[in-house]
Amino acid sequence: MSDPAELIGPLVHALPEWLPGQRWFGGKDRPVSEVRALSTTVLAEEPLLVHLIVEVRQADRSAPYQLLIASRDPLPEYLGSSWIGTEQGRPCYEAAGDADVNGRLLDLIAEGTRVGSLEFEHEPGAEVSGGLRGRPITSEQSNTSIVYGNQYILKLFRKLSPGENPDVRLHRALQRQGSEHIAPLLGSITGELGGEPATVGMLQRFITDAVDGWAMATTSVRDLMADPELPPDQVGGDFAGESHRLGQAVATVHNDLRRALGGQLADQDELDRTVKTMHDRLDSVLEAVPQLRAYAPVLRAAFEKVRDHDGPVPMQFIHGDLHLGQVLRTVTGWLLLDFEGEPAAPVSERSALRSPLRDVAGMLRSFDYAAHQMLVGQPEEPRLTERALEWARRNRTAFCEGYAKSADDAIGDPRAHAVLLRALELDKAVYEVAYEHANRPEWLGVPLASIAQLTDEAGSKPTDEAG
Ligand SMILES: Nc1ncnc2c1ncn2[C@@H]1O[C@H](COP(=O)(O)OP(=O)(O)O)[C@@H](O)[C@H]1O
Ligand SMILES: O=P(O)(O)O[C@H]1O[C@H](CO)[C@@H](O[C@H]2O[C@H](CO)[C@@H](O)[C@H](O)[C@H]2O)[C@H](O)[C@H]1O
Repeated sequence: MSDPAELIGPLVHALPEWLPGQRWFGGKDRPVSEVRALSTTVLAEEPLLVHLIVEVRQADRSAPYQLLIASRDPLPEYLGSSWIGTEQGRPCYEAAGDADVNGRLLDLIAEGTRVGSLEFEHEPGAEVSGGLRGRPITSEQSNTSIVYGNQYILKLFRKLSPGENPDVRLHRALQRQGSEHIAPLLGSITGELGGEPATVGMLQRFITDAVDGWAMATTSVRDLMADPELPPDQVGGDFAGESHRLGQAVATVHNDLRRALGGQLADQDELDRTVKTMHDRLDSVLEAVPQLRAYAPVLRAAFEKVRDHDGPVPMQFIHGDLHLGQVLRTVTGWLLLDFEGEPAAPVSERSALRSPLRDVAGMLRSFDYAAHQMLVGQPEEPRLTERALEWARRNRTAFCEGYAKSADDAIGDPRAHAVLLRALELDKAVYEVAYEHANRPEWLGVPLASIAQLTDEAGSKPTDEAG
């Protein structure tokens, strides 16, 4: 067997070059200056499997990341893209995608055991059996999820933060409330960061035969656009009934989170802080995306109005990054996934009490996205554009009606908070401009088109802030 210490030391030096090529690596905007190992835990000896937490330094910031390293000779061809370096004549690679070794993580959770500083646990009463090989899900994500025998899904959080991850925390709370709108939480893996426990993995029941909301919604928009003469409620793929049920599911999750973890009303300081955060985000996005400048004054005016919000604003734990790609339609109803919040937001923000209207705004933005992205790359055709926008309006309304039907009195109908909801939607669209600029530049026009439309609805003419 190779000596793990001799192997990991030199391998860590190869990471500054390797990390930026990984989809889940959140720091692709600047070079990695240094990587150092924070903890090394041997999980298996032959083939060698090592759990590694590293600190990644980049210019003015540093963040801990989690890796699973294995060493095998020869390295099977399908794992070639995971190769990091060859040490002591043996290829070393990121092993989350290796079905021959990743079953070890599930086995350890099933056993409920500690290895070094890693605690593998199953939730009280949860039945977890090991002995399964894992396949990573192929979609492009901020973390790495491994599916075991269509029974379990294990998410390995890549960028780590001290403490309990909000995804685990909120799933636990919802499970205690008997929520029907989450995939059951079955276990977790906890490591250590700076002497504090830190969640590194979360195990859930894998839901088979489910379709994500984005796939369903975009199919429905396509159907409506393909049949321009029929009224929307007569088009085969009409989604409004689903949007209504989805609104009900989101409101029920908010009710449950408030019951489980409490909430409070925002005071004036809190509203002022919210407005400041919106301006700060806009400032930083304006630097990167000059096309946004023309809308800055109208955006700022919409943010400022939040200070004068009339009536109480309830605050509580929320999902934080809700969109159609984060919801699954199962045979029985809608499930919400991934309660981690926006991947780029600091943990302090992701773990704070916030208005549930943020989630509503996120979902409303997503209906808009589904409609607008269908127009990307299409020839300008007013009839098609109107049809896509009609789809968005219809489904946004259905979602709000569903939400209002199931929300308890603390929030009620989201449309009753029009000023705050609009500001939150615009703030989310500004976030999306930054997200698309950094990740999918060909989609930048989608949130920009929404900002143009939302600011136009206010009857204000865009003018360049800079002149
Ligand atoms: N319990 C589950 N059952 C079935 N599929 C799931 C489940 N949890 C997640 N997924 C799938 O995995 C994808 C990634 O999960 P997510 O929690 O959003 O990860 P990330 O934090 O990396 O964005 C989801 O979009 C969904 O398609
Ligand atoms: O799913 P993540 O938590 O990684 O969220 C990030 O990526 C999303 C894209 O995958 C991005 O969502 C944006 O695009 C979606 C369509 O692909 C759309 O449904 C959302 O409304 C839109 O915001 C999300 O913003 C980002 O945080």
